[in-house]
Amino acid sequence: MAKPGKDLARQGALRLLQGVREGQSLSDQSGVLKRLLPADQARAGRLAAETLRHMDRADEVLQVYVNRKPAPQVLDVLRLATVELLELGGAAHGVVDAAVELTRAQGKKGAAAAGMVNAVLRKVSQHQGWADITPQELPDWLRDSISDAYGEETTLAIEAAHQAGAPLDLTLKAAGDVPGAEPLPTGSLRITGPVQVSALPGFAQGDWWVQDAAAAIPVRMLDPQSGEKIADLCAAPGGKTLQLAAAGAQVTAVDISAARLRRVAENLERCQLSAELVAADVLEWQPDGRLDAILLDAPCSATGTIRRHPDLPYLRDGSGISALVDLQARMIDHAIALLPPGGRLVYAVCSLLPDEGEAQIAAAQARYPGLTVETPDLPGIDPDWITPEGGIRLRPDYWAERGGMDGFFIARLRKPA
Ligand SMILES: C[S@@+](CC[C@H](N)C(=O)[O-])C[C@H]1O[C@@H](n2cnc3c(N)ncnc32)[C@H](O)[C@@H]1O
Repeated sequence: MAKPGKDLARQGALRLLQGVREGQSLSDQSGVLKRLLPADQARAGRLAAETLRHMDRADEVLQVYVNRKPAPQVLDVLRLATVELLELGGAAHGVVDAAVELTRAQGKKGAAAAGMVNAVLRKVSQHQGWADITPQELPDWLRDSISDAYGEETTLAIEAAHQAGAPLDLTLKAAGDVPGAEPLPTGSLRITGPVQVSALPGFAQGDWWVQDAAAAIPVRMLDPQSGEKIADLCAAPGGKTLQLAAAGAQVTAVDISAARLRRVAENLERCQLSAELVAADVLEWQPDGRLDAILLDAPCSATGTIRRHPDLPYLRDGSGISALVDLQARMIDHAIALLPPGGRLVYAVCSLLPDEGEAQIAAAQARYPGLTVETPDLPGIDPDWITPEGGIRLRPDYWAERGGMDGFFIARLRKPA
């Protein structure tokens, strides 16, 4: 295993940025960092994520000092170093020297560009006005839809929340606390600042799991009772499965990806909880017996998770959304068919797009007369978050002073008795 060191982390970050340029998500690239020590892996991931969060702002500064557009790998070095210097408070000497070395390491093109990188970054380190550059905009395909749905002012607030990144939220298996964590009004815990998750107290004992505060709300809305038979449809990696199992429900967790289900199994084992795991297409899955309730956390654009996944705007172009909307509607139909009369269904998507949320519920009610939406009465839910349909709309700009939350739409539906 490699020795710890800033440059191993920076090299890792550059490889991640290159991967994103080539169309791979940060989370799909964990193999790229596997030779690094955990602390360097974490730092590489943080550097790459911060660079993506501030990429347009870094480019705005760099275009003042760079005459000719550099090769993509050299531009990555310049962007990373600019974000380190101006956003992360890196010491000029160390950041510039490291960037020059990283440039030189890139073969002939790198060697030729090292002088330019040195000169440009020395100027960047003196740059004034970074704080005045507005947060980077969402790509047009997404910005237009978000602006239509929420207005320009909210869109700017969402962009600011994306730039701010996300703290670490935990869901507890049972009542308790984690030293250094702040309790949130909805029941989750929050830790601000960089942490190594596996080193936190209670990790090995499985006292909690990592789950954004917004992502913990769908199960709270389902209100699982001990002994109830509940299907968790689209379950992996299993944050909601763990919540259902911790409530004492008999859970069947269904996901199309056997690989992702292995993560559910690992999480269940660490937390000493159990659930039946089924690798299947939800649309073809049939339960063995009567279900009491269903949680459907449908595949979606994931546009509510950009705080945590700043690579998403660079990887998508909006072209798959109508297919997702169609799949979500078919999953809702199937879930309703599986429920007994009077059974409840919580539908959730980590999306900011009303077509995947509010509009799905309106359409389901039009298809199933008598299907009701039950408005939640849960601690910490601001009445402003409740939509005219009776669901909950969560946005990254909510709880801004606390560090935000992921964007979600959640609705609890009741099949007529
Ligand atoms: C939003 S994620 C679920 C997150 C999960 N509920 C949790 O809380 O950790 C969506 C999941 O849907 C799964 N999926 C996508 N299409 C599916 C299908 N047709 N049948 C079953 N699972 C599917 C994906 O593999 C992915 O794991």
